[in-house]
Amino acid sequence: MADDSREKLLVVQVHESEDIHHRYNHPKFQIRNLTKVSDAGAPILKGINLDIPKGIILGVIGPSGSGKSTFLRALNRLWEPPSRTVFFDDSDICDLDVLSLRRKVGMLFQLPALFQGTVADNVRYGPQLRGKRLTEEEVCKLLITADLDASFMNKNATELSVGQAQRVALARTLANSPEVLLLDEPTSALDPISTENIEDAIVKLNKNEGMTVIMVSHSVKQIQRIADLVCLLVDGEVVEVLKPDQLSQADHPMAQRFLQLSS
Ligand SMILES: Nc1ncnc2c1ncn2[C@@H]1O[C@H](COP(=O)(O)OP(=O)(O)OP(=O)(O)O)[C@@H](O)[C@H]1O
Repeated sequence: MADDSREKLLVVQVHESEDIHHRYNHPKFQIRNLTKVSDAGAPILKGINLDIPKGIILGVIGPSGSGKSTFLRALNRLWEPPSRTVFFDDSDICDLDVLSLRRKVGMLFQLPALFQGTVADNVRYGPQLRGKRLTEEEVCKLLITADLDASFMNKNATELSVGQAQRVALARTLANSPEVLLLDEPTSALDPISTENIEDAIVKLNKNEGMTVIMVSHSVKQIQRIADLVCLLVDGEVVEVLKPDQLSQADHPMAQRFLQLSS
């Protein structure tokens, strides 16, 4: 199949995926021919085309170095994509105010970076930048949503375990009331219980608040546990978009190899 036809097919596949179509019919993100070349001239992203329906959990998997983080970072302009390649609610993200885009499209990284002060100070940070001070009750509510006990509020943020800190980082991101959550391997540094806590929080946010979640993960099993759709990135290209229970049917040769090695 010609590359062009394959890319078009992937977009159509998302639209035609029946459940997804019924539940979530408008794309939150439309990505059109998104390309990145390194300073040395090496292709990093090779013309990605993808629609991400509103309200889904999209898992992004693929071998190391395939461009997953680069792709994710383009969605809130941590890497500035070329204009007319990434559309958020039908607007070219390059035309949006970057700070308000990042409030709507929040991001959580592999390792949480909390600053000195209490947990509450960290959670209040985003709204405070806009002159709004969250009440104790609002901070408590965010901690509970991030699967943390409200008693954490006055703890020193630098004295938490990595798993607890990651949940505080999640609460801090949620304080901006994002519409989309970008997660770049958010549990890869966590033990199984902390991983489960974060997964539970993500699933609840998606189910209860309709939050769109785009999560890069190295764990195929994790994606199968929580994602509605899986996008498989190989060598800078989206080679498959599938439901998690169809992953074994991926027919791209690299996809098969990756799945065998990671199962
Ligand atoms: N700013 C940059 N300049 C040059 N090369 C880069 C830059 N950013 C990323 N790359 C390269 O682009 C490729 C994709 O990197 P990226 O981090 O997006 O992949 P990944 O799939 O997230 O990898 P991993 O799973 O190991 O985190 C890699 O070969 C990386 O070395």
